[in-house]
Amino acid sequence: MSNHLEAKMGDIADTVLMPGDPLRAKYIAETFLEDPVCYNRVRNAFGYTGTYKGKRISIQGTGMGIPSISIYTNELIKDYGAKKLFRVGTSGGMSPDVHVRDVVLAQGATTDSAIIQNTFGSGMYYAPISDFGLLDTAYHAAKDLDIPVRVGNILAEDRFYNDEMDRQKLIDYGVIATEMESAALFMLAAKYHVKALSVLTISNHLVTGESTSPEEREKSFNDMIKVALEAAVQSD
Ligand SMILES: O=P(O)(O)O[C@H]1O[C@H](CO)[C@@H](O)[C@H]1O
Ligand SMILES: O=c1cc[nH]c(=O)[nH]1
Repeated sequence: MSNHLEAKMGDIADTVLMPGDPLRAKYIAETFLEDPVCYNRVRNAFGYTGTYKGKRISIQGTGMGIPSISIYTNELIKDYGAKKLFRVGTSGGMSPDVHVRDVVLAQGATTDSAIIQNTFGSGMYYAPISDFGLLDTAYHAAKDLDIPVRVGNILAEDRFYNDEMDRQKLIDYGVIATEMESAALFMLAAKYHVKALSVLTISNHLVTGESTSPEEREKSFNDMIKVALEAAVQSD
């Protein structure tokens, strides 16, 4: 048991997929895993463990935003020994090169969150990045699955509604998409010497206004999960 998870030691696999939406954790477990067992219902942050292609994998809902994912990331690593963490989430397109339904692998996560300054002090602009081994494995797994992916710098922002941010400048400097968690996931993974990657689906586009139908979203969503699961199985 940890502060926010009722799982017993050993209930959670060392590889964890982490969707923001707890109901997506249920969907992934019931759709993709064999013999899924629910190990957490605290705060309805559902967590499941099952197997995929014979590998034991957990799926843990993290809630939205850096404070929430930070709680689950800390407890998964420190209290349950998680070693490989894959965020699987929706993301808003920013660059004209990405479109709705695209799957994005986050190479790094630029952020406006105070976690960087709180951790390193003012004047140090730490760059949270994903694990290269997981990124490389996911990229090639996607190729094998014939699922096109985009790789690049994403934004992990503190506010979903933010009309004060200069998004165009970020786009000009190569940021391709936005979400709200990956910077904390990558920074904590680095702190505890474990591996993390974010595999995202573009659900809407902030600049072009493109959006997806529910059916299209489900299809592209499933692509994202397949890429993450294959990377989980194939990576060291
Ligand atoms: O789909 P999830 O994983 O929740 O991710 C995205 O969706 C939420 C905002 O709607 C934020 O958590 C953002 O990062
Ligand atoms: O625009 C979006 C879409 C998904 N998630 C976000 O954080 N922003």
